Amino acid sequence: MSKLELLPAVDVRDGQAVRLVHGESGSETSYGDPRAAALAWQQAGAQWLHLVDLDAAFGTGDNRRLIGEVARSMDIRVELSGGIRDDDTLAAALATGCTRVNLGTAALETPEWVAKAIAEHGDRIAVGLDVRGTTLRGRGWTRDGGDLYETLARLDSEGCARYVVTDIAKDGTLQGPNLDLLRHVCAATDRPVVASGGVSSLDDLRAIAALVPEGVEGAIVGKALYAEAFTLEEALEAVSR
Ligand SMILES: O=C(O)c1ccccc1N[C@@H]1O[C@H](COP(=O)(O)O)[C@@H](O)[C@H]1O
Repeated sequence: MSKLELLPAVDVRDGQAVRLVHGESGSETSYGDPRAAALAWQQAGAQWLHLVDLDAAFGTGDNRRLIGEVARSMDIRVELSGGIRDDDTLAAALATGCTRVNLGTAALETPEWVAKAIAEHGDRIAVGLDVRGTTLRGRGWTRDGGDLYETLARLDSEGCARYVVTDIAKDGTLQGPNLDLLRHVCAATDRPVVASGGVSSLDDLRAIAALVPEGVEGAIVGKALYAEAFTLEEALEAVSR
């Protein structure tokens, strides 16, 4: 059985590494220089970095130069998210050398463009399914964007390689992941799923790791690491068997 991949998160707003609660603009806690945060996770043994341009996701500007600098400086795999919605932003994101990009809003608002991106770039494209209940949310999680399972079926049929599933109600809350949601999404698709939102403890990570046979491939960890609920070394050890 393969082990769970861990993706420590660096979300960037106004040049700073931040964590939000429920993804709400204005709920930021700042954790300083994103370059230092990313390097710290790499030095602690991360194999992946989940790097998000929150300003681009919210439409309040962007941190593209800084995000590109961080992505290029990493020796580990990078998953890039936030504001990747057209040919130019996709080309710029892929040019950073990141392993893959997550498309969120675009999958809800411009499905033809996303199908073309999937056809052209294969598994360098993942789709972020950010949900409240079973309703997808886009544009910084401020707008409804359709039904989770209908969208999943459409993306599956277009060849989408993987999904990053975030329960917005859990994100940034340290209340534990939505394991039922992950199980239901895994049952609805044969593509790998990366879990996001709510991780608060090593037991949460072990519970997500128990879903690897059902199709969960990885888990994004944000607030718990920044709040020092556990160290990344402890998390990697907890999911290593
Ligand atoms: O990660 C967050 O906390 C977050 C909060 C609010 C909006 C987006 C967030 N993150 C990720 O951004 C992309 C979506 O960006 P876009 O819709 O494609 O512009 C997605 O991966 C979200 O999980």
